[in-house]
Amino acid sequence: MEIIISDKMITDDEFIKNNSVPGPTKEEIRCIVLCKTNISKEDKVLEIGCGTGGLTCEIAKKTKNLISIDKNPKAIETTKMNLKKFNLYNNVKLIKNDGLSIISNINSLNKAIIGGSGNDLEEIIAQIDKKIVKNGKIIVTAILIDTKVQSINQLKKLAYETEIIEVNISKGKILDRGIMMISQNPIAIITGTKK
Ligand SMILES: C[S@@+](CC[C@H](N)C(=O)[O-])C[C@H]1O[C@@H](n2cnc3c(N)ncnc32)[C@H](O)[C@@H]1O
Repeated sequence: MEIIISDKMITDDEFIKNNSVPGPTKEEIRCIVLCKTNISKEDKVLEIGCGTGGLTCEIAKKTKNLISIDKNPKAIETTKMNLKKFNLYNNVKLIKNDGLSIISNINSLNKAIIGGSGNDLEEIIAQIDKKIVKNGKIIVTAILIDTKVQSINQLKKLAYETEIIEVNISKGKILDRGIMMISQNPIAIITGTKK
């Protein structure tokens, strides 16, 4: 059966998951990341830390020039399965490696999304900066306070125009006697635009 690529967000439940890989970035957060990243079909995009492929699949609907990396082989396997499920596999170059070791092989980039970086965040941002074109963007999704602070400081140091938002989503669970709002983990989205 042919799957038609549409602008409709993929729901969290639709992704194939693996217990050894963090789950997909939640639907509403993916939506905001896409909005902030503003990807066009000509954009060359790098994603570091593809995990389950939640963001990878959404970005792959917008551009065929996407390189997605993860150091966890299970993450690459899971992302590959999801890309195939949604008929997007041909739009992505998937690489199993540490983010930092890949950046020097890339020519130029319009957008980079960092969803995982371990202890290398500052260096990853510094290396990506060498490849990003003027008005290009570096987006970091962060749960740890430390990641938020490090991203902002590094982007400021590199003279990027920088924005941080924090999103707290609660989803309603419909019960027989009413609706219970269940909160998800807050997540920050840091956007740096190269001047
Ligand atoms: C929270 S998950 C990302 C989820 C993803 N955005 C999604 O929607 O499925 C973070 C991922 O970053 C990867 N990661 C962490 N540090 C990394 C690094 N230095 N290089 C490559 N991948 C890394 C982890 O293995 C993990 O799979």
